[in-house]
Amino acid sequence: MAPIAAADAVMPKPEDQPSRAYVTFLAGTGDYVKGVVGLAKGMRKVKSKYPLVVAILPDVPADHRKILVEQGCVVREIKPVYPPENQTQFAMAYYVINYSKLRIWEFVEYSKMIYLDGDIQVFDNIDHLFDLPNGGFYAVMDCFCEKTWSHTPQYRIGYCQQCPDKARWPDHAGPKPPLYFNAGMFVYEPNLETYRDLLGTLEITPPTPFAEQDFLNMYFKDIYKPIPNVYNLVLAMLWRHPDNVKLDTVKVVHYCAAGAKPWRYTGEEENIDRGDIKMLVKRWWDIYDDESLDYRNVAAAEEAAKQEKLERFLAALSQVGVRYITGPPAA
Ligand SMILES: O=c1ccn([C@@H]2O[C@H](COP(=O)(O)OP(=O)(O)O[C@H]3O[C@H](CO)[C@H](O)[C@H](O)[C@H]3O)[C@@H](O)[C@H]2O)c(=O)[nH]1
Ligand SMILES: O[C@H]1[C@H](O)[C@@H](O)[C@H](O)[C@@H](O)[C@H]1O
Ligand SMILES: [Mn+2]
Repeated sequence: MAPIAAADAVMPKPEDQPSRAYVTFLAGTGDYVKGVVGLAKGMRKVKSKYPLVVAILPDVPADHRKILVEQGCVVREIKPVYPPENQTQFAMAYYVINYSKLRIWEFVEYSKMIYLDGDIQVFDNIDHLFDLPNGGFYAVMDCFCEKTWSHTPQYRIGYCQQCPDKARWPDHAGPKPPLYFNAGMFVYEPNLETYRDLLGTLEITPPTPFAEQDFLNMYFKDIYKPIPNVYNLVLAMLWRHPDNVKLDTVKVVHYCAAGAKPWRYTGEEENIDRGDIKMLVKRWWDIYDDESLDYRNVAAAEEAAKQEKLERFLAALSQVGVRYITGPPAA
């Protein structure tokens, strides 16, 4: 067989390449669009190789959609998902819309995706997480110490999985709960069978305070694999479990504590006026305000670099060509 054909045989064809993308979620007419813009720019800063898909609810206004497209995002409208009727008190009333996140299992044109909340920023490239073995659900373990958890036995007992030996799980409280992840960031595989089963299971599952986060924890408990907290630093970890945090190695920050959203930051809420939070909020703004990270500017710079490379190549080619023409003819 000719060598060229052998090479062809080992090269994966483009249609065999696993397709990968990041995905975030956007709902409403409010200011979360700023979070998504910040995230899109952060992904460019760390030179992520994969696109950012934004799953949007129908209520996202046209001007916000335009901003996202101009920032190079792939905008995909999804239908809302509602939980069954119930009297549940959500930890935050707006968490009810987050059930709609379940639609991202339908994005089967991608074989693997990394979900990131709109209030997340990436400070380092995390593309390598796509290489985690298939079949797992990967996410970072949550912390149970904030007041948002006050409805739980964990909170009442003072038990947190971040320091399980500090207040041990008492025998009388029944079996220790399984590891619980924060659903602001996870690595998963879109799949239509899973998607249909998720929606079917939701119909017979009463809503609970952390909405789809509780639901996903229940649904994926057998395949959940914790990953280090550098991939989703829940801000409360800074004051609840400082020993578990190495801030200088953190790759992904989740501005999820009350009052922590950088685009709404006033510094008034408890714990939020800390120096480390101020520094992280400033780092978010530095990215958001950096015009060189706007898609149009990055795309123009890439085009100019490509053009320059082509010109250098043509110049080199013409030099080789000159030598070839002036050399002895080939035998
Ligand atoms: O008006 C809104 C509210 C939320 N969102 C989207 O929904 C995500 C989740 O909301 P928050 O980030 O405000 O929520 P938290 O981080 O406090 O909540 C955590 O618990 C939630 C329980 O529903 C979800 O699981 C969420 O992903 C998880 O990080 C946002 O990032 C954003 O992407 C909007 O687009 N518009
Ligand atoms: O998803 C929630 C949310 O991010 C809260 O702000 C935090 O206190 C919780 O630990 C977490 O489970
Ligand atoms: Mn969040």
